Parts: sequence; structure tokens; C-alpha cells
Amino acid sequence: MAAQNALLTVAEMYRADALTIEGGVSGETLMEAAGAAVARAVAARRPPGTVAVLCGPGNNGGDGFVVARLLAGQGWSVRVGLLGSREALRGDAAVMAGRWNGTVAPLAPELLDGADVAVDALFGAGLSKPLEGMARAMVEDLAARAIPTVAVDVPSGVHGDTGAVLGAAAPASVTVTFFRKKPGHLLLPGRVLCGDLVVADIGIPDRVLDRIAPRLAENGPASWLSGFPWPRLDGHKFDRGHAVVFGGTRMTGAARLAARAARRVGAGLVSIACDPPAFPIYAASDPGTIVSPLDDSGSFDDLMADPRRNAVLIGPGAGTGPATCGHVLGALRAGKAMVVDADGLTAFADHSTDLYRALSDRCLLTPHAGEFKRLFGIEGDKLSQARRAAARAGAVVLLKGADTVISAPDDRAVINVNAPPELATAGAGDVLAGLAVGLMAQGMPAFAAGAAAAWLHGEAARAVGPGLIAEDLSEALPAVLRRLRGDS
Ligand SMILES: NC(=O)C1=CN([C@@H]2O[C@H](COP(=O)(O)OP(=O)(O)OC[C@H]3O[C@@H](n4cnc5c(N)ncnc54)[C@H](O)[C@@H]3O)[C@@H](O)[C@H]2O)[C@H](O)CC1
Ligand SMILES: [K+]
Repeated sequence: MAAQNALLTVAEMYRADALTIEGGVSGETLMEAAGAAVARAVAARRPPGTVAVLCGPGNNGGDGFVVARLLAGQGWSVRVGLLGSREALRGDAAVMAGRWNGTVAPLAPELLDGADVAVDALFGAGLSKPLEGMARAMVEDLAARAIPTVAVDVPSGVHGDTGAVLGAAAPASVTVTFFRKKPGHLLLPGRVLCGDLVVADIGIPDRVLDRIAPRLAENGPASWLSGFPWPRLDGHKFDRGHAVVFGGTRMTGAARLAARAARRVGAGLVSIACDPPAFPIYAASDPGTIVSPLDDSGSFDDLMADPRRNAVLIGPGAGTGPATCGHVLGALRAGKAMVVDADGLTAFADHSTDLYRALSDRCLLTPHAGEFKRLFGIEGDKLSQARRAAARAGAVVLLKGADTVISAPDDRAVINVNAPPELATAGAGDVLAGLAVGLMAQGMPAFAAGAAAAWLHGEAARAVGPGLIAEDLSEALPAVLRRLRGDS
């Protein structure tokens, strides 16, 4: 599959390189193509001027030498600075340095004096430790001068797999990477440091993906649209599932926001199961949402015994006491497709194994960073955090943020990048959980539902823009769904 949205880890990128070279394309050809793509990005931004090309000791630096030669041929005044000695260069990098007829100066900040543009070709996929010494000084000076910079593959200092900064990194105006994006291009802060991202085709054939079988992708409709539960002409509301949202007696808005989102995304029926004292509040809210008060005529387990109530969300405004744990475990025992969010997660913070034991891959956990830390206590970059949590819990984990990661227990993962900063507002998480349970009520598996919900959530927020409040999101959804389906 030539998945355009596939993300390759650094190791997988090296494998793609090797498979291509095995297939008869030389490393020099790849490097020439890589350098040409970077040179095009430089030339596209301004007419010829003075460019400082900062080359590292490896093939990232080799790309830099190609850029230097091509720009010089286009009338640019080119200065090349090299970290380390020319004699230390190996392989394709040494070949490209040999094709550079200009001078090579030792890497030093003075190279940047009077430069119109800088090309950051110090480190790319081979970054293996924090920058130090002259490499660090150079990158810090480049950042301080704020010279428009084109980064080769990744901004030097950014780790390709995590987006983390190792020591220092200079923000780029444009980053030119090759073949496919890496996680570090999408995870923060890497995404911000990259500036505009260009993915250049340098001659690596898509078929190498069949051999690599990447488990990671950039979230978008390509990942789940084929299984999206569009309503059928011959269907009726019971075909579209029944989502149950548990509503607590405080913060009653949370469950109402979630229930409305579940309805908007197409669940046939949505009900709020609530403690009796809160019944009047929920009953007075959305007329299309059923309200089921839990009292001696019907406990939560009684509701769970109804097979038509096939998807359950517990968390928004549920309260973090033992009753919430009881409801979560009751829904899981009943085999429901389940979203556990907010209080539903925090309620298990000091006895998480009780939750893990009951979970399955039909369950979606939707923690933000704080809930994640309380429940899982797993450190590291966001992608590995989500993957390890999904493996530990045996459930799909959606770890929220501007770079949301959705990870399944079988190690599939997508990184969602369309969330605008306006989503940092009260209630937005309740809406996201409601979208997910609404999709799961319609039969979408937890991983696809989490990915689709995160993407729809971001698109709805972008449609509203500044001034967004959580209530706007469900109202913005119909237009997003029409665009998704390609309605005229
Ligand atoms: N298919 C492709 O993606 C292609 C990629 N190309 C370019 O090749 C680099 C990767 O090259 P590599 O030599 O493996 O590593 P780097 O050049 O990134 O690193 C150089 C070298 O530096 C050493 N090193 C690592 N970290 C540090 C540090 N903090 N301080 C000092 N030295 C460090 C380490 O020994 C590294 O090996 C890729 O990014 C692309 O730009 C090909 O040109 C085209 C095809
Ligand atoms: K670089």
C-alpha cells in the first residue's frame, strides 16, 4: 500500500534507503535528488543572494554539499562551513564534497554574517545525542540571528522519532524531508521548529512500504474513511446504535456536551443515565437525548443488561468516587464498546490494574496529559507513552494534546495534527469523548473511532476558529461531515 500518510521512523527510513539502493538506485543518486529538492526550496523563497550552508559530518552534510554546488550554479554566493575535517567524510558525503569546487571553512558563527539564507545540513536522521560544542553554538547562534533557514531532513537537534530537542535546535522557515514524514515532524516541539514541511520524492519507490509495513500514520480520513458509518437509506435509528453517557450530579454540562456530540455524529439514540437528583437538570436539556434516572426501578447494571445500549461513555462530570468505578466495571462486564474519559480515568488512578484487567481492544481511553500521568505514570515522548499505555491497558489510548496520538494494543498508531489552539477550552474534551462513543455506537472499532473523532474534532474547531466555545463544536459538525462525504 502506497499510503501517502504513512509515517516512517528513523530506522524505517534507513531501511527504505537500503531497500532502494538494493533495488539498483545508488546512494549518490538519492543524495543528488535530496540536495536538489533542498536547493529548490531555497531558490523558491528569494532571488540569488548569499547563502551559508552548514554541513555536518555525515550524509545530512552530504546533502548540504549538493545544495551548495547547485545554488552556486544558479548565481548564489555560497559559503560552506563543515563540522569536522573534510578527510573524515565518508561514502556519498565524501563524493559530494569532492564535487564541490568552492572553499570549505571550519564551522563558525561568522559564516552567518551577512547571509540572506542559511541551510541547516548539520544533523538529520543520524542525530544520536544532544548537540554540544561548536554544533550547539552554531545552532544557538543561528536561532538567535533568526536568519531564514532551510533545514535538511529535520532541523538539527530535533530527534526524528520524537520531535524532542536534543540540546538545541534552530527554527526553520522550511524543512525538506524525503519520501515520507517522520514522527518528529508532527510531534511537538519538532513540528513547530520545522516551519513549512516539504516532503520530496527523491526516487525511493512506494513499494518499499510493502516490505517495511509501517505501523504509524498521520491521522486523516485515509486511515478510517472506508469504515465510516454513513447512514443507509434502508436503515432506521436502531441500526445506528444507542450510546449511553453516564451523567453525574455536578458538572452536568459535561455529559450534556458529550451526549449532543454523540447525536451529531450519528448515533441513532443517545441517553444520559444519571443519579436521580440530577434528573431534572438533564431532562430539561437536549430534547433529543433520552434521560434514564438510576433509581430503585432501574440500576445502571439494569441499563447495561439491554443489548441495544451498545456503547457507553463514562467520565465527563461522572465524579471520581467508587460509584464511577462500579459503573465502568459494570459496563465492561456487560461487554459494551466503551469510552473511559476524565473522571472515569481518574477514579482508577490508585488501582489502575482493576481497570486494565477489565478492558479490551473495544475500549478507548481518552486521557489528557494530567490524567495520563495519574493513571499510567509513563514518561517519554508522546508516541512511546501512548503505545506503551495501550499495550499495558490492552485498550486503545488517545493521548490528547495539540499533537494527539491514538494508539492500539497491536501497536498501530496515528498522530493527529489538525487541532487548533482554540480547542484548549472547557468542555472540548467532553465533546471529543461524545464523538468517539457516538461512532462506536454505530459500530466503528475503537481505534478507528478514536482517530475519526480526533480529526472531526479538529476540523470542527478550525471551522469555528477564534472565539470557539465547546458548544460550537457539535453545531459545526454537519458542515465538516458534508465535506468529508463529498456532498456537493
Ligand atoms: N532516504 C533518505 O532519507 C536519505 C537521507 N539522506 C540524508 O542522510 C541523513 C542521515 O545521514 P547520517 O550520516 O546517517 O546521519 P547524520 O548526517 O544525520 O549525522 C551525522 C553523524 O553525526 C554524528 N552525530 C550524531 N549526533 C551527534 C551530535 N549530537 N554531535 C556530534 N555528532 C553527532 C553521528 O555519528 C552521525 O552519523 C539524512 O538525515 C538525510 O539528510 C541522504 O542524503 C539521501 C537519502
Ligand atoms: K538538518
